Amino acid sequence: MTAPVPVVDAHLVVHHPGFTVETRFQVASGHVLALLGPNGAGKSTVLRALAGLLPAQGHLRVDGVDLLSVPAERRPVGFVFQDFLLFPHLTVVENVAFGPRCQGMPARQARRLALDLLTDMGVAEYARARPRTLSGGQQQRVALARALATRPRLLLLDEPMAALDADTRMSVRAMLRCRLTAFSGATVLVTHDPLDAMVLADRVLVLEDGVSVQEGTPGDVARRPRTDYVARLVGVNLYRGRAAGTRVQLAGPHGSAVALTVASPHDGEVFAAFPPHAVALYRERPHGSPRNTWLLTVDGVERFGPHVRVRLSGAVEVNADITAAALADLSLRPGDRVWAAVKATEVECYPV
Ligand SMILES: Nc1ncnc2c1ncn2[C@@H]1O[C@H](COP(=O)(O)OP(=O)(O)OP(=O)(O)O)[C@@H](O)[C@H]1O
Repeated sequence: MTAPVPVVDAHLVVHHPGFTVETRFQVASGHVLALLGPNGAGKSTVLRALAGLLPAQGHLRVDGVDLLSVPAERRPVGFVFQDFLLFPHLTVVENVAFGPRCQGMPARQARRLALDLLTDMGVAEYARARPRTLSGGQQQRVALARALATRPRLLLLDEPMAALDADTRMSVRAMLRCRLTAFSGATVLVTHDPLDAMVLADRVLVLEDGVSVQEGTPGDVARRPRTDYVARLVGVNLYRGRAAGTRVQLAGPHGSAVALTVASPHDGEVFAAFPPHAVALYRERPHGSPRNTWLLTVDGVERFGPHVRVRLSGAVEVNADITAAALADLSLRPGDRVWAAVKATEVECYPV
């Protein structure tokens, strides 16, 4: 199978006073790239450079044509902003028809196109309403219809779910997934929310401090984080160490060394990661299949969804997710000593 032809091939360098953002990526036809990263990492800077709202160096090829010197209004780019930015004085259908009209489409045809798109998004019944009379989820659909109306090849979504409440977010996320799959151009999505990235994106690019620190499929990024930020975001215990066969020597706190057994042999500098639900806790030292056991101290216990997250420290720092029933059986309190065990087969090990 040949790789899909990229719609977008970008190498962008943007200088702010005292801060530079540099990133390279490709996005294939029909694919979504999520830009994930902490506050101030440079995500919006990349999005604004793609839209032509900020000058950038490097290249931005869309369907093979470099757009970096093309002004924003002539780029085949659609933008959905965080707070939608619909024109308040225009009706919903006029909002959507606005872009095609600016491109020279006759009024009747632009209106027809706008109504078709609003029908696609399931909001045609609000065509004659003003945007402010619509709910956040409905405005989001109108904003997406407006962005698609100019037939962009590159669609930019800036935190498209940030202004929505949790319930609306879920239905809009499902709608977006469906619409983006049908879109033949490329989509770049900025988000803080790993769930958005996991559900909506084909690939994830993590930006920290203006540089790309990791790129991969959502599954790969979630299973094999490469920085503490990504590990925290996806809720995984992450360590770095030196492997020799199935033994990985971790650098523990205060210069101590801790060994971790993994299932498949490696050599050299590696990351080792395992999810909190892979950690079992015992009052007595456990025995059995190849596993890693550490006697650790309970630092804290907090509710985490349907589970309880136990924060442990000692030779290693570990988060463990256990059931409320298991917590009651163990009767754990901060300061208690407890055995933590992780099977070797539960540890993902991968080169640095
Ligand atoms: N116009 C500007 N002039 C100077 N510095 C800027 C400008 N815009 C952004 N920056 C700086 O560039 C860095 C990246 O900002 P950017 O808004 O791209 O980050 P972000 O990842 O989108 O953050 P957030 O998630 O908080 O929106 C920040 O340190 C910011 O202060």
